[in-house]
Amino acid sequence: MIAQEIATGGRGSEMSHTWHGARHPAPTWSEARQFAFDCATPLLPVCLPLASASGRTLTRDVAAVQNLPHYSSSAMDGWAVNGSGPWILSRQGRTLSRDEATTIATGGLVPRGAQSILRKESGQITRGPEGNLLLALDQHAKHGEPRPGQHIRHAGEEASAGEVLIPAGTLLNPAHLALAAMAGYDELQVQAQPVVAIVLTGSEVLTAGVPGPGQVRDTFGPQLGTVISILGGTPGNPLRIDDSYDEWITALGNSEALPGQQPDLTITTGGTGRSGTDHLRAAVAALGGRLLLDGVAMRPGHPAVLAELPDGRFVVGLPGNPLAAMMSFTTLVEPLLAALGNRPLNAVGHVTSGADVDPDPGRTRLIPCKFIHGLAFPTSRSGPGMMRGLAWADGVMAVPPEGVQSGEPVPVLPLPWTQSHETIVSANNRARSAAWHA
Ligand SMILES: Nc1nc2c(c(=O)[nH]1)N[C@H]1C(S)=C(S)[C@@H](COP(=O)(O)OP(=O)(O)OC[C@H]3O[C@@H](n4cnc5c(N)ncnc54)[C@H](O)[C@@H]3O)O[C@H]1N2
Ligand code: MOO
Repeated sequence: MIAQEIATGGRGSEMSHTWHGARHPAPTWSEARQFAFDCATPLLPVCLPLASASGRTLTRDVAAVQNLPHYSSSAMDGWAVNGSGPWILSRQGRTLSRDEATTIATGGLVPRGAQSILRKESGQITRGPEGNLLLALDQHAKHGEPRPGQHIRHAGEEASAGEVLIPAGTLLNPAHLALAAMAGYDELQVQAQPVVAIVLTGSEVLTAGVPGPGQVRDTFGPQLGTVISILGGTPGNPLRIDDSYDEWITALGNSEALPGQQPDLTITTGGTGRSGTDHLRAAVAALGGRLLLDGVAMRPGHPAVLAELPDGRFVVGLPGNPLAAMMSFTTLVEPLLAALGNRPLNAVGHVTSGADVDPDPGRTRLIPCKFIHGLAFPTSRSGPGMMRGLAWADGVMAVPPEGVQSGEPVPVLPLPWTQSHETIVSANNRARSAAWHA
């Protein structure tokens, strides 16, 4: 399955442009999202065996190659009969003449000449005067049984040859796969999923136990892979490195995210700053790559980086601070995964703010928020290095530089793992109608 994805997948070879907006060098938050989305072209479709295709988007119609069902069959255990009985039992496989019957099981091929199926419980076998076997209606037979065509599943009654059973663009569920199997398909052409390598940096980062002073527990390993999967990507196993330049070069240059699978995107965490231990930009340059975007006018997450390596692979450098990293992920990784996976950019909704948020000239504030009675409230404990606010949030408020007053609409993005899309839309409608009635 994996080999097939590699064999037929890939992405276009166009080079991405670097950020040269009016506000060079730092784009606004919404410019950065759009830029990350526009950088990437969709990956080419891949063929997958049916068992691996659930949850994927079909890219080529599945049409019936023959009638469905392709032969007329019995819907009951009993006898295929010609005429209204009694019948002489004949051998299976022969054409039935008038007043002949032959035994048949559910799903069995209806013989030529058969007009209907008599259920087992509606017939009775007797021996005729010449010792031959006769079938007659039983006393339990229903009135009028067997009616012409009764209990026959006719060829083509589910679909005719050539009919589209599953159109391209369908998000495949398990029943779609069963339908494709029924129609004789072994594999389906689906949109490829971006493969994402994860490089976690920091000598002070622990993966188990309670951290001591100067140490931190890794907050990215437990969440990034899952979030990438929710957003339609295939996460690689996280690679953990210290803050050494050589390890950065080796890790970023690694062209395998999973055995035999090249990444379309590598996400790094930490090392976006300007200290002697921050090597992201230098490593990208040493590998012949280019920075497409270096910093975003937002908070937290302003040092986030988007780059491209010579093999066409994207690199997103997330800042080390836990919340800053996830807000940068929302800003740059989510749009990139959408573009590579041939999905639209997640729309920003508007929800009425339940609180005043002060201005912060020149940058958008990304604040995890909760929805209460259709209003968005910033969560507390949402500092750049914190996780409590995000853990209980329904979405993220993108507060513009001029701030927002309670009662005003504020842009809000759903979180990948919350089902808040509808809340945002309906709250959005409420906000709009409130505005109209103001
Ligand atoms: N002089 C300046 N210092 C800093 C600036 C600045 O503009 N000037 N910006 C600050 C901001 S804002 C951010 S964000 C960070 C960016 O830091 P880095 O991307 O270089 O990341 P590190 O320095 O490696 O780590 C920062 C912080 O995050 C913790 N960390 C790292 N990895 C993990 C992990 N896997 N799990 C949990 N926590 C992690 C690390 O221990 C640090 O505390 O720079 C500011 N400084
Ligand atoms: O902006 Mo940093 O990105 O606050 O933590």
